Amino acid sequence: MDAKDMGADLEKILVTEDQISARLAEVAAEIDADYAGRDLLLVGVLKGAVMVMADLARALHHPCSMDWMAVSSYGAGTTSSGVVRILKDLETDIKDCNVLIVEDVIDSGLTLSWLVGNLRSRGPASVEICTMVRKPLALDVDLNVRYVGFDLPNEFIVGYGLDYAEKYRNLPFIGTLAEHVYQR
Ligand SMILES: O=P(O)(O)OC[C@H]1O[C@H](OP(=O)(O)OP(=O)(O)O)[C@H](O)[C@@H]1O
Ligand SMILES: Nc1nc2[nH]cnc2c(=O)[nH]1
Repeated sequence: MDAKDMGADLEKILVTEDQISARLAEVAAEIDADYAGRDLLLVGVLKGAVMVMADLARALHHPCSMDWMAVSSYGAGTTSSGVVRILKDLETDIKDCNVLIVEDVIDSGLTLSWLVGNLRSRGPASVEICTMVRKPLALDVDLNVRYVGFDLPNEFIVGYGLDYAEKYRNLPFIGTLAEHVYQR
């Protein structure tokens, strides 16, 4: 799916496919260096992190394991409820593991604040966060995000894993939707 397939739904592209892959290569190089000589478990947060997890894992030279969690903090709309539920838990016992949470977006920061606390309570050696996008509100919460792809303005974004009403996840870029899409 690309911009022309979206017809009138797209308002603008904020991050292109080329920008995403160039930035992921930089982030992967940092992770390779930081975790040299240590085990690494990537924990992708479903569903939005599928794209970044797949591309990041392939850009890494460091051997790593992968596992997935699904949590729910958003309803059908575009704002975080702050109440987080585990929909799918890890299959891995993370005691003494170096865990790197991989996310598509940190917006209010509520989901990740909760998730970091939850994973820390399981006795890992370390827990760090890698997100493709961080929004300004996340800077107000007490969340140390070690790897950030892009700091973007406070707009609702879609593409590269990010959905609106389960659509647009398969766009290879990150963009915003035209106003009329929200009024359907
Ligand atoms: O910083 P916050 O305001 O808490 O928002 C971030 C969360 O929202 C998105 O997930 P979403 O609930 O949309 O689920 P999805 O990944 O399945 O689309 C994203 O993947 C984070 O988990
Ligand atoms: N699709 C999408 N999901 C989000 N979850 C938190 N912020 C966002 C956003 O901007 N877009």
